[in-house]
Amino acid sequence: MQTAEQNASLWPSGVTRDADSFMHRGISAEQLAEQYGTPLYVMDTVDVAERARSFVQSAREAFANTTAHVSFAGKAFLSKEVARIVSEQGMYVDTCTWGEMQIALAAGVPGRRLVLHGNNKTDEEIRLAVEQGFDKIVIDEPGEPDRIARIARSLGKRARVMVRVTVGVHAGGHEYISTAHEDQKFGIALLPAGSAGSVGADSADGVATDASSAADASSAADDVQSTAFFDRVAHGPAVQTLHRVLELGDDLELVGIHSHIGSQIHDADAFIAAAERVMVLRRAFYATDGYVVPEIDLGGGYSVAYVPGDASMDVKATLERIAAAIHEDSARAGLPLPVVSFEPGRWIVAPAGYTLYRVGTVKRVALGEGRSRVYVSVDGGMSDNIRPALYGAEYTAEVVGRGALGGASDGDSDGAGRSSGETVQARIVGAHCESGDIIVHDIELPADIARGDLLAVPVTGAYGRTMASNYNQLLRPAVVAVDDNGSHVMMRRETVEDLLGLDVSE
Ligand SMILES: Cc1ncc(COP(=O)(O)O)c(C=O)c1O
Ligand SMILES: N[C@@H](CCCC[NH3+])C(=O)O
Repeated sequence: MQTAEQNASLWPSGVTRDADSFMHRGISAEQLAEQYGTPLYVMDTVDVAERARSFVQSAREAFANTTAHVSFAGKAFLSKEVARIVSEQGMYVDTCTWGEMQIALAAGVPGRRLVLHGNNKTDEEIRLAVEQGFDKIVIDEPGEPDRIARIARSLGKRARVMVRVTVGVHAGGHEYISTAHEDQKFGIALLPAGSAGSVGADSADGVATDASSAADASSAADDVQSTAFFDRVAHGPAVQTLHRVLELGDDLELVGIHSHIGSQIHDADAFIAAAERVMVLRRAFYATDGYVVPEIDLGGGYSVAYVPGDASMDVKATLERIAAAIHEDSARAGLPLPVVSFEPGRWIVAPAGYTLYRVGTVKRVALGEGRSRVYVSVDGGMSDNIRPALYGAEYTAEVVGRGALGGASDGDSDGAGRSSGETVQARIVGAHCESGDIIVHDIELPADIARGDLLAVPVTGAYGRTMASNYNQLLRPAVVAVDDNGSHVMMRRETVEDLLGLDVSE
């Protein structure tokens, strides 16, 4: 069942647009570009706070009979300012590397509100998490309980841990962001090797998916309630790892079971299927070890709309459905409700951000049979947004400023007759030495698009800056925050001095 908001807005709540203007809380796109330069990530921090508050509130309402925690997945976007904003709305922060831990700590988020993930954690990362009293360290492989216990013992502390389980629900916008099937690097299998029980759930958001239909998820969910499934779970690797954590109880406190099935998931059934499987594991572990796992964490993955007509996950409705499944299972088993936690990243920040680019070369390429395509080159590209190249992700763009730099284009357009209403079939490409450096594959743009025009690409608040690179030695763009007090630099633009500063050869 789809639980989605249709035609979600692609722009932050503070943006108002009409044919002639693009205003962001009283500042025009052209003003932002002139003041801070391009390419530029713009983040509406009021919107970030509103989205964080709304997710936390939905979780608290859906789980009114128990406790709900929501962690912000810092991999989506992390700066000290955003860490503080989401913390103020009651969120914890989920980190998975030394760098993410350092930023969250530097923001002043206390360890008791931090989570550490990672399929290949270093001893230093584990040590820092234990020293700082992280709320959870999420175990990702069967050898990790012993490693974490050893480090905790050496520090004279007890580490709070969760065990991450691959529940066999295959969901997510792309193979690379789907994480709960067995044949990938994350987590510990729910079921013994060779055991049937994987289901597919679709996301279909314009990025390719190899998953099967949502109907599979619900039919398999029935099977999940069978004694045979329960027995297989009771003999699976996940139960064994939970058991090992209990054996190391002097050094480890078993806080919970974790499941993250993937990212950019449109189909709420996938979350329900995953929650049901986690609850079977909780029951199976109680049956074998008599321990009531206090918390379950269902990860992130809530979808957003990237292009017009896309749906975005209706978080409130989905959390209510998950809550119903968890209540039902707990009641059936006669176990107390667990604390329930979530780790959204994209849903909190993606629609709050957009990228401004200045148009450079405009070139018409003949495709044969009288057809042509206009290649519109901008001053950024795959180094500030790798998602189209990596996942085939779709974006859209709008012209939000005209010709600040002046000058004629390199193509047919000479800057005359602007905004005539005519459009051309265009492709927005970056400045990299790479033909796959495409930001928007197919888009209609004004026929008079020209050098110096300003383009805005919406929904780049997540996995843009955090996945940015220096390919071709492009300088990573600044992130500018816009709120009701105006705008300010949240993360400065990289400089040539930064590049040369890293190159320490004589
Ligand atoms: C463990 C974990 N939690 C949370 C997230 C956040 O996912 P999303 O940004 O799709 O909400 C991810 C990324 O997929 C993840 O790997
Ligand atoms: N980076 C991915 C998703 C996050 C994967 C994290 N486990 C994206 O841009 O969609």
